[in-house]
Amino acid sequence: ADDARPAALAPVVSSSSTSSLASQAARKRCPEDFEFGRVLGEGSYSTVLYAREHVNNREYAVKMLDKRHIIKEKKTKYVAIEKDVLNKLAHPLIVKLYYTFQDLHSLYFVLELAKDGDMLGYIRKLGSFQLDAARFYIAEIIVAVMYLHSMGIVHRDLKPENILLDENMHIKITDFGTAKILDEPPSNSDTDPFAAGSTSASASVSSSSPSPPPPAPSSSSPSQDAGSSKRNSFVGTAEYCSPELLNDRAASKSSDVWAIGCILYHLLAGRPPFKGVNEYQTFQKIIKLDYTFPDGFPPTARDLVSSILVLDTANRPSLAEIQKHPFFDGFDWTDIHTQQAPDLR
Ligand SMILES: Nc1ncnc2c1ncn2[C@@H]1O[C@H](COP(=O)(O)OP(=O)(O)OP(=O)(O)O)[C@@H](O)[C@H]1O
Ligand SMILES: O=C(O)C[C@H](Cc1nc2cc(Cl)cc(Cl)c2[nH]1)c1ccc(Cl)cc1
Repeated sequence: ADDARPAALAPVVSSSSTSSLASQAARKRCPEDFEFGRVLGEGSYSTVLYAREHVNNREYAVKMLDKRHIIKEKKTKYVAIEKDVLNKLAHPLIVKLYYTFQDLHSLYFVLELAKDGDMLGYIRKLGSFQLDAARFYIAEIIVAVMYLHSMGIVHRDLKPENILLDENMHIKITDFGTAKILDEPPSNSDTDPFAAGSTSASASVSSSSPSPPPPAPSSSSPSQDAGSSKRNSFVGTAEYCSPELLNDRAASKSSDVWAIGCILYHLLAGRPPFKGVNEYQTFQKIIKLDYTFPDGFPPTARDLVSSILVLDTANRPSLAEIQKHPFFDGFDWTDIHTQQAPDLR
């Protein structure tokens, strides 16, 4: 063994145990296990690099975080949440986490690689999506988010930038650092078509004049539990943030439903429904439900978006109810991730 310990104390590891696949899979990785390539993107606290694992030539997206920066910005809780949440999830439409490890200066998330960029990139390139492409991608997002909710997770920051695309043009939802693990046991009430409206009625838009816009994600811990009026420090990206998150900040499944309504509007209109000249103006538009449909917006899509973008979460449809909306008439929901994705190019 090459470590400093005298041979007598060196760990006795039989050759069979180190070579078995099982121990290979479980073995803690380190940066030397990978050959790093180009920068795929940068986050506020991260750099994402293309990487290939030496032993099996597998490709990954490795998200690197600077330890000092994470500590200084008090983001350690978000890193822990991202790791905990991703480790619970296994779904073809959600980015997989393979390994986590660290070295002297950095933390590393070794993630499933999504080769075709993100949905915002395609909206910008195309201006807007054709109706059947919008329907397909909203359907994939609904299937992925129904899975998330069934695992007791609320994403809280669904937006086109967080919808990545793989080489077959299927989605991979990412960015779980601001997700919420709901306290109640994971329910499948949303998938049960006969369940009462599954969105929690807990959060309501307070009638009092709205408080100034909440700060961007800051240090303190994520929100306590769904429906609590306790103020938490997290708010998603302005444009897709639900009114309840802006008012009493109770994160619940219906906040993700709101974001899906905003994404559907964005795919068809080519811009988000609520967009002010600055973040505060955007928040004002959201809590006043101040949005209009452009001419030519498809009628069934308009009806669906209008039914989702309502201030009272209790009146928002569940994802299961959305699946039955006429907008999806004739849509085949089975194994959507194996179907041929629409060609956006
Ligand atoms: N699994 C992945 N496959 C391919 N590209 C990725 C993957 N994950 C992230 N990226 C790219 O890296 C960029 C940075 O992602 P990252 O999650 O680190 O930060 P972010 O969440 O986008 O930014 P912020 O931290 O400010 O919210 C993304 O915009 C995306 O383009
Ligand atoms: O190896 C593991 O899986 C556990 C560690 C735990 C951990 N070590 C840390 C050190 C620092 Cl400085 C900050 C955070 Cl958030 C830290 N989290 C870890 C390492 C990397 C990542 Cl991305 C997450 C957690």
